[in-house]
Amino acid sequence: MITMALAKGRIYQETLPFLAAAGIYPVEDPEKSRKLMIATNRDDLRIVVIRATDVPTYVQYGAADIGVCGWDTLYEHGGNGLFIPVDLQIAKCRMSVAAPNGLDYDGLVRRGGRIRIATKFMKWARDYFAQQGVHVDLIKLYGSMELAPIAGLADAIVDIVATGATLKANNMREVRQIAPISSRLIVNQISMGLKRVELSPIIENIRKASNKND
Ligand SMILES: Nc1ncnc2c1ncn2[C@@H]1O[C@H](COP(=O)(O)OP(=O)(O)OP(=O)(O)O)[C@@H](O)[C@H]1O
Ligand SMILES: O=P(O)(O)OC[C@H]1O[C@H](OP(=O)(O)OP(=O)(O)O)[C@H](O)[C@@H]1O
Repeated sequence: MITMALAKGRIYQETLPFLAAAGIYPVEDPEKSRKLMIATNRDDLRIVVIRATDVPTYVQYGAADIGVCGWDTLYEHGGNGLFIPVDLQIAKCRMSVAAPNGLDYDGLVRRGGRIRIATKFMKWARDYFAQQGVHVDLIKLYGSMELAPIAGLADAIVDIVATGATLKANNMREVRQIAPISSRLIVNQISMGLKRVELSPIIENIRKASNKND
């Protein structure tokens, strides 16, 4: 049996064409069903539907053999025990530093004082500011990062930006782009050895479908 970990929402819909390319069709729509484990047209392949941030954890520990998750989530997780064979080029966005329109972010950086950053991406923020030599105090949040500067909790945020609409609606702007983000196919390294015969064709068909989109 092969178990695939997928998250509801953005990534799920964009992943379906890649599953179809590998001959995999879920029998139910997880957006409509309350079921957390979904069968597919293949007796030997099932899908577990979990939070986006839990996908790398399920695959790392082998509770799922294969999964799809954003590079933002994957980098934050650390990638232990994971093989990352394909960039699907879906759910594209970027990791950025954003600040209120009224804040002189460049001046703040130049003066070398400590900057208060709110984020749910602690590793991204820690690594980025360390590499830039910028002193920061990080404040961990679990959502609505854009509220933190408005409410006076932080000077700036590290978060995902796609269209920029959320920043604009909250009188903020992108002041630095940290990295482009897209979703990746991830595979448990031990499964890759033990279930190579079953997993290889799935990975190769998904890889071919992603090359066609280039
Ligand atoms: N606005 C966006 N536009 C495009 N892709 C995005 C956007 N926001 C997030 N993503 C990508 O889609 C992935 C899943 O996002 P989604 O909103 O479904 O989950 P999440 O809310 O970040 O995770 P969780 O539900 O575990 O908190 C993210 O990891 C990221 O790679
Ligand atoms: O640039 P935009 O197109 O406006 O997209 C950016 C927004 O998308 C993400 O939030 P999401 O909608 O996933 O909400 P969540 O973080 O609460 O899950 C992110 O945290 C931003 O708030």
